[in-house]
Amino acid sequence: MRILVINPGATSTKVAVFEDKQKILQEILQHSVEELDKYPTVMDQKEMRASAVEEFLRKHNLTIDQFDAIAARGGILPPVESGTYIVDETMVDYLINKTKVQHASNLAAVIGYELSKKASRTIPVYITDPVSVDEMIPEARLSGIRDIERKSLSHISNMRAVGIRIAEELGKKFNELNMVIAHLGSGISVAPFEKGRMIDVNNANDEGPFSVERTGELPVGDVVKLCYSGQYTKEQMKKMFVGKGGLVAYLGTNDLREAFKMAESDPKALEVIEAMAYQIAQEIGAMCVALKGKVDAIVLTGGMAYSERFVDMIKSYIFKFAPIFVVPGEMEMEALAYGALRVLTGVEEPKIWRPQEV
Ligand SMILES: Nc1ncnc2c1ncn2[C@@H]1O[C@H](COP(=O)(O)OP(=O)(O)O)[C@@H](O)[C@H]1O
Ligand SMILES: CCCC(=O)OP(=O)(O)O
Repeated sequence: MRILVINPGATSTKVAVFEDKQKILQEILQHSVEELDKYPTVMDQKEMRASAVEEFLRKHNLTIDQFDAIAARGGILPPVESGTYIVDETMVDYLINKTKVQHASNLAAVIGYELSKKASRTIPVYITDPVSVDEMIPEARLSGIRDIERKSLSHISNMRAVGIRIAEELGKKFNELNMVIAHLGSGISVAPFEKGRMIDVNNANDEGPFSVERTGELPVGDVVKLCYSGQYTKEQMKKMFVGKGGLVAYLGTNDLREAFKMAESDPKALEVIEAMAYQIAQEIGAMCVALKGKVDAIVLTGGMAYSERFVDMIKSYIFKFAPIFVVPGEMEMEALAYGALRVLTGVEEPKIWRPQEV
């Protein structure tokens, strides 16, 4: 079985080709800030990113007819249960016209679906574990005011894939263990998995620790003051939280490696990195509490987990809580391909997504 995987992120589109479980090709198609700035909304980037994917296929002498399926990163649908979903007109219409949150992941299913329509035969398109998977327990949902309910928006597909891998290493099934998994990428998700179910998670756009480009949680009173100061538009405020927050705000870079270089001559830069590690460790501690302290493993994954020095900073706070495993980078492309493969091989029934009001 040959599967095309499409995974749009904030500044790049990752594309891969799988032959069954084997990844035979992967490229990160970078989109410059200048290029992205031309588009008022994320969905406006659709044609540009789709062309980049088609160019990737041409470059490797591939045509869409040569694929058995397209696997796309799932976008911001209303809260859904985990699993693999068929991409159809209803889902595509929701992602283009109705989704409440703009995010690059919304492009994946849309680009995949439009690409599949160019084939001379039916090529199914699937998403697996979209970012809006919601398995939170009731007590995790309350924010403290009626008008705001906490949202489950996370790096679920990588976290689950990594959790399954660590469980295998431990000779167990994922749903036999309790784990706290922290995805440490441009955005940060920290989630407690109770016997495979993600019972809570910080919204990677709005909550939790600050990251290389996001503020995470902020003192709410001061945020209100800034909003009403007349100094910033709504768009500028949003950019301040996601894109220009965290390391970018303090050090002007979203690259942890660059930040460590700065720290060689600037103690303030080291302080910022240490503060990020401290906040991540605090979030991990909070999620150990969600599991009532019964934690079989803590797993650190994502791009920042490549840095041993940064991982050691986090470990210094949490080493007493549970055994710690590190899986640098991400297994998201695998998670998406394997989800499609499970459906193609009949191991799993695909789900059909419908908005609740229909
Ligand atoms: N080898 C490395 N050492 C230290 N930091 C790294 C390394 N590789 C990536 N990173 C950092 O990881 C962060 C991005 O993580 P990543 O998981 O690639 O994010 P995303 O895919 O969400 O953009 C960046 O700050 C980057 O500097
Ligand atoms: C919206 C939650 C998932 C997320 O933050 O993904 P990115 O880091 O790819 O923006």
